[in-house]
Parts: sequence; C-alpha cells; structure tokens
Amino acid sequence: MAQDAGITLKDVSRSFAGRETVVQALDRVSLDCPAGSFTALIGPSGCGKSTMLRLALGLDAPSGGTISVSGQSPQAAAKAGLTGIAFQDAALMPWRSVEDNIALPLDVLGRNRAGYLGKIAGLIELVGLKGFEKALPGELSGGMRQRVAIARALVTEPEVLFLDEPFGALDQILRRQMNVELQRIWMEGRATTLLVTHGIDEAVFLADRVVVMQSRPGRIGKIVDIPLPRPRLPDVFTTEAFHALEDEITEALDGH
Ligand SMILES: Nc1ncnc2c1ncn2[C@@H]1O[C@H](COP(=O)(O)OP(=O)(O)OP(=O)(O)O)[C@@H](O)[C@H]1O
Repeated sequence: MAQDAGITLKDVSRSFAGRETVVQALDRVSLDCPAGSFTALIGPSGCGKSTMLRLALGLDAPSGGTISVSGQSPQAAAKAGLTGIAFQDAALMPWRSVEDNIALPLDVLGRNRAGYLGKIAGLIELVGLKGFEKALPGELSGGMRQRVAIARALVTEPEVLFLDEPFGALDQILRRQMNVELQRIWMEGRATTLLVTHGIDEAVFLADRVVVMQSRPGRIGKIVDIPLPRPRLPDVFTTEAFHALEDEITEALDGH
C-alpha cells in the first residue's frame, strides 16, 4: 500500500445556502486518517457525516479547505478505483446476480472483467457467500446483501474504503456478527477505512479511533482512541474497558 494511502481533510468547510439562512454543514474540519487505519465517525443527525463522505468520494466540492484521498483529489482517487463505498441499503441491482453485482464497479470503470474472475471468486469466499454466485439479491437475506455490498466495494482493491452505516438496517444480533466479519475482512486487506455509524458499540468494536462530531455547525468535538487489542472477539462487548470507552463517547455526544 502506498505511503499516502490515507484520507486527509484540512480546514474543510461546506455550507449550503437556504432560503433565509446559510447552513454550515461542515465548519473547518481537519482530520487525518493514516494509511491502513480504521476510523469511525459518529454524531447527531445533521452534523455533516454524509456531507463529509460525499466530499471524500468526489461527489461534492468543499466551500473551503482541501481533501486528499490516497494522495490525490477525491475525484482522481475514485476514477482510479482507489476508493470503495458500501451504503446502508446495499443498493444492489435486483436483476444482477451476486457475482454480477460485485463486478459492477469494474463495468463502471471500463475494466475488463476477465482479469478479475479470481478476485471476484476470492471476495465471494471472503464474505462467506460461496455457492450463492448466481443468486439474485431478492433471494438473499439482509445480512447477505450487505456482504455483497462490501465485496463490491472491495473489488477494485481500493486503498480507501468508505462504509456508510453498512449494518444500520440489520438487527442487533446480526449486526454484531457482521462487525466481527468486517474486522476480519479489514485485517486481511488493511484498506484505510472510514465508517459512518450511529452505533456506539459498533464504533468501539471496529475502530482504532472514534471521531465524535457536533452539529450546527458541523465540527469534530472529540477524538477517542480505542486501544483494545486485535483481533477483538465478541466477548469484548461486555468488558469494563469496552463500557468505559462507550461512556466516554456518550459523554462527548452529550457535549461534555
Ligand atoms: N444539498 C443540501 N442542500 C441544503 N442543505 C444540505 C444539503 N446537504 C446537507 N444539507 C444540510 O447540511 C447539514 C448536514 O447534513 P448531513 O446529511 O451531512 O448530516 P448527517 O450527519 O449525515 O445526518 P444523518 O445522520 O441524519 O444522516 C444538515 O443541516 C442538512 O440539512
């Protein structure tokens, strides 16, 4: 992985002009996610999480400041297939099979799928969907659809992975299983990962650092380091150290 395969935001602002007021969705936000790190972003509704993701994906431009993704502009990184994204609702094409959905970014980038057949088969194995290659999304459970979305996000071998509440629609038990799976997948590839989540437990379990945001204007309130050793096992959820970190994040969310 390249030395600069991280995400860097320097004094990034994004404002939206409303009818009467200006909404400061992000106000001079600076954040450095080093190559290979796992960062979770948590904050109240409207604090600018989606805005930050859209900027880092090159789908929107900041009003001020600079963003670097994998050492390039967000647009250049996306065009080069250096970024991967998985959303909450999986957003699979219902008429495409599992393997065809996973191959979608290759088609979008105009890459020859033939060169990726081994990669696709490996990803299907990695996310535990062997035997479901030809299945359609309608034949899969919610958890399986999210696995497809994660495999799809990884197909271009991105250096930077964005996850926008990928397990938000799943029940608590399945979500925890998927958290364990995601940690395993991340530890194998070590893409620089930025996870947007509403789950404090999910953030503590997965991340090296949890960035707690505040709204109006959208700013970083606190960054909480998560020093728990890896691989983290499911029983870590019930430890005192885990609860203490959850409490620290809850307090930061309450503005303390
Ligand atoms: N295209 C837009 N036009 C006008 N205002 C916008 C636009 N996009 C976002 N905003 C405003 O910017 C602020 C931040 O929105 P954003 O969607 O980034 O928040 P969020 O933290 O992702 O919220 P949630 O957790 O509810 O998804 C909000 O006040 C929102 O109304």
